Amino acid sequence: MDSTDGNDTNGDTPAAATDNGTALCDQTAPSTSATEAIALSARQPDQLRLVVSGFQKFMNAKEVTKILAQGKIDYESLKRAVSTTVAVLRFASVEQREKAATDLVKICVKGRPLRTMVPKPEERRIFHQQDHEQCGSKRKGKLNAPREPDGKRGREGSVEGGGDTLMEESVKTLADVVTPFLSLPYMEQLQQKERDIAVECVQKTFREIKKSYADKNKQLKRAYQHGEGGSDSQPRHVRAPNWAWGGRYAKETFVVEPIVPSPCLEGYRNKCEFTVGRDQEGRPTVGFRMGAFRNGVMQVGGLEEGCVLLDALTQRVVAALQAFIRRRGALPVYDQITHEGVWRYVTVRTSSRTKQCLVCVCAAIEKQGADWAREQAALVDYLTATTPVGMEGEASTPGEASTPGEASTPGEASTPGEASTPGEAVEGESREVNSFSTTSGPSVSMLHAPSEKETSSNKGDSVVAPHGAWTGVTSLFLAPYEGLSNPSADEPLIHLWGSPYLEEELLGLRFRISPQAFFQVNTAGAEVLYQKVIDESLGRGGKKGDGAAEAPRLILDVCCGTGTIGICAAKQLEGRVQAGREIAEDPPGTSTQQDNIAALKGQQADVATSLVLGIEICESAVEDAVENARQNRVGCAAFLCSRAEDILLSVLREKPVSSVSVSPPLPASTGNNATTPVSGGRSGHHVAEEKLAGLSAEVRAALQAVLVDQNSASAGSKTLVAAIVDPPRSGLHADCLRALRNCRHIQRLVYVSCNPSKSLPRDAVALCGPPSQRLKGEAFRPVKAIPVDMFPHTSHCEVVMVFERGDVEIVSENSVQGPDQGEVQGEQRESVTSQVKTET
Ligand SMILES: C[S@@+](CC[C@H](N)C(=O)[O-])C[C@H]1O[C@@H](n2cnc3c(N)ncnc32)[C@H](O)[C@@H]1O
Repeated sequence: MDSTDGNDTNGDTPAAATDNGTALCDQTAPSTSATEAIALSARQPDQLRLVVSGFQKFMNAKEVTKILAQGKIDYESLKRAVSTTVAVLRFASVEQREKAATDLVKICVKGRPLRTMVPKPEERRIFHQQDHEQCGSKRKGKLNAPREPDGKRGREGSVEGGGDTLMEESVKTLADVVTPFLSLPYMEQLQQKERDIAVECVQKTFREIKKSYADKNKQLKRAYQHGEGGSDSQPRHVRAPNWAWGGRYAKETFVVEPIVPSPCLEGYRNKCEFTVGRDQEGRPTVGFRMGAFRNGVMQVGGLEEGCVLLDALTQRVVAALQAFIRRRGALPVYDQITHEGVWRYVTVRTSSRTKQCLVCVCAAIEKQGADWAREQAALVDYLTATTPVGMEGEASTPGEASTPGEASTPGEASTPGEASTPGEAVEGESREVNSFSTTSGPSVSMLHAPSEKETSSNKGDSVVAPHGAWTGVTSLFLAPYEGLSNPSADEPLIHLWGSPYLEEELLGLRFRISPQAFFQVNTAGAEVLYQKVIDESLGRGGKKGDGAAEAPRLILDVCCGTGTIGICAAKQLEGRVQAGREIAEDPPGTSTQQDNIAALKGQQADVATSLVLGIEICESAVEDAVENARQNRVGCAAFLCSRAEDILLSVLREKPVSSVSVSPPLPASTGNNATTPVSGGRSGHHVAEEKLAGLSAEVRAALQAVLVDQNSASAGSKTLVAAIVDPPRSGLHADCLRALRNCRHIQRLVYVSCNPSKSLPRDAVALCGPPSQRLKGEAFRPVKAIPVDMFPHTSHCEVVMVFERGDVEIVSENSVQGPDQGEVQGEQRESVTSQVKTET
């Protein structure tokens, strides 16, 4: 749904509504005009096509074309599904197709005859079972099951996808696709997740760390055998720390807390991406793809039977949009095979506390000209009218050509106010809408216009678009997109109507969220998650994580999104330290801020506070974060827009930022996320320096106070820096990990992972494994894991893992013993950082 995985993307921002990968490339331009082609495809979507399998996966369209030419196959156009054995041919007539079908099976590729299949209209699949199996569903761990929403687009995560066999896919329902755990009682879901986390995350993390020491020793031994041991009489050896051996040592130093349940089990998703396609009957539909496009599944399942994860507002908007694209004269939906048509995806974001709703429609509009202008105006009128608007017309099925230009605006079709729901205007639609229900609550009733009370409760005190649209929409965006593959998260958006962002409340604070900015998809769950993260990072998490009860001077929020975690942490810290003081009454940016800066410089002992420094790649999220800190009166917060890996080393080095010389501003083209090297010959390092130099003097002074001035006095005892990292599904970049490990002021690191079975164990190795040329800092050790269930009814689970600095010991090879075999002799231990010389 999101993404996250994101992404990940988003991450985080994995486009949920998208299809996971299989691209089709056009080899021959269709001879018909675009409009004719759309009409043709709508009339006879599958009658003129043939799916041909048996090519080799690496063959590109050119090579396939050559084989077809040698076999004298006549066809109109060819699409090649990348990395599969399949190509889809389109023919001018059924006769031409039939002749080709006879001839194609006579062609052999690598000794095997090609196979053909007419795609079934009701399934609209493009692959054979065998081809699908060749694609291979790599369903290894349950935590990696590809089907569920994960909150990170990547990375943010997709509700769709799937990698099961076609046989399995054919019996899937929407609930199977979206909520595979739904049939389990919630307690059992939690137990299952706990078991999965214990094995696939915790045990794996320890195993990988231990293995990294073994690998390092093999490397050292090899180097010694190649004469690189200098005067050493035997190979050097890095001993894995005791805790990494598992058993009682690990038990004593590491704790897995019981899984934290989601406070909300239904309707919890505040963001969802929907595919616009055709359902089993060929009707334009807004919903979820019923399997992976790469597996040939084209069918989109509508929400008529409800979706337990979605709130009523989201379902109402989806129903309204579906009615809109099904109206007579609507522009056609996008076809992923022909790459023709208009409507592609819809993202709906809602805020559970403020009841706002941001909609972003993705459409291929380039070829539509004036037709799109009319359609867009109609869409805005329809979604934002204050009274319910009915839709005239029946669904445009594939057999029914929908002529662009014929579209009458919703207002023309039925005067606003005359029809009370989209369904009432038309019998067919009425059936659709009236059967629209959800197990989570409101069904038909949610299609009413918002009541007086609802409308007024939506009126926030800050700048918000006019509430009161009958659909509940408060912001509307368009993402024009013509590309063949999935749009990336940072495609430009056009603001069509309403507020330019959404607002949500979290832990008593209010946050604005731009359409492209990440926000946790389960708001109530995010509060629980954040509180855990904050408690751990501020050293008040209790058992096995209480080594640093002192408040940090710098809260580093890496991958901070709209600044939520850092701002909440700073606010709570202020509350704790300045107890009784009415911070909210302070005029913004005045005394509190000055006090904070003074405190950070150590000039004012009784007002201790922390500098929040957030780093985030998404520009609009950073703008949100700055505004969120201001609105919530967090006195000392700064946010840098950059890839964390490009800037973290510069941020954490122990050298005054102010000493950096600033060169002229970047050319516009390099943007904020410039990588190394950038145009003009400046390195990524210089870009990072410039960004740092762009911080306010106060913030730079505060950074210096923490990282530079305090060096000699504080080392060791004080927790100067609390590092919180919340990366997309892909995890942290190696340079990020290096900067974190090598910064000695970071005594505690709180890692929030939405991919606990993959990227977390991998990143833990860099944080906790043996030192190297790049990773010179003392190794961390994992002290605690807290699974937090943010995604009920799916297999996904978030994990907070806490790391603290720990000792690594070196002994000579002969004296190595496992922790259960007795203690290693003290005199043979040495500090790794001082002793390991033989590095690669
Ligand atoms: C899982 S989200 C967490 C956001 C935030 N902590 C929150 O809870 O709302 C990951 C964030 O990392 C950002 N991101 C992805 N890659 C990044 C990178 N290389 N450097 C900095 N930020 C990145 C994404 O834009 C996204 O906002």
